[in-house]
Amino acid sequence: MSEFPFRIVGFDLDGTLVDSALDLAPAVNHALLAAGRDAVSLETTRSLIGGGARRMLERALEVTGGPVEAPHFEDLHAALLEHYTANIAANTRPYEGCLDALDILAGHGCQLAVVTNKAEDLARKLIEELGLTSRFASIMGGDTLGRERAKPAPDMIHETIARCGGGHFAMVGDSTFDVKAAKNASVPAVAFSFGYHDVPPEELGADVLIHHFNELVPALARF
Ligand SMILES: O=C(O)COP(=O)(O)O
Ligand SMILES: [Mg+2]
Repeated sequence: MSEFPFRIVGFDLDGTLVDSALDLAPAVNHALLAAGRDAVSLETTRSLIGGGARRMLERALEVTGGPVEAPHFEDLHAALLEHYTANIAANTRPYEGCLDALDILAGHGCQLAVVTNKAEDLARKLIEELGLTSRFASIMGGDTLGRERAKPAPDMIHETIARCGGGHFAMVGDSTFDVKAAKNASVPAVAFSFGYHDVPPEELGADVLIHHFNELVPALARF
């Protein structure tokens, strides 16, 4: 068997490793209710995920009547995070085939990493509650290097590669944040069509678009 083309595989978290919309949506609606706004649908929430909780709330407010003043926003953000932290793994689960694919990649000698725009403490809490912590050599969140260096900036990818000791890296994600970060870091991007999209999946510009976790390892092996 020829050598696997990647030594490190970086995964986005929300909409890629795990389907977290069922826990994010009630947290968003909890904050919207506190703002006196209407709730948004699960589908709307899915389209707002990808840039971190702060951006998700900003966009939820935009689509329900417009922005609020800064101090009020901070209160709503805190309310969202409090609700989400308390319910972080209530309904969130890895996507079908995810754990098998991670096992196979580990069997190929790949180091696995999480590169998410979620705050690092929330990402670690969720990954721990799902029993996945030991699978990852590195977990970086959107605030780990500072928000201005979160995806789509290439910095988290560069830092993940460094933390994993260097080597060929592929980014696996679901949104423009992931694909742009990969392009900015000059690494290949694989996108999942089932995740949370701010644009139609075909327009993400990923090197490969796949539709199920069982397509991931073959897709990576073809690079
Ligand atoms: O929390 C978010 O909005 C983004 O998280 P992700 O980068 O894992 O998709
Ligand atoms: Mg995502």
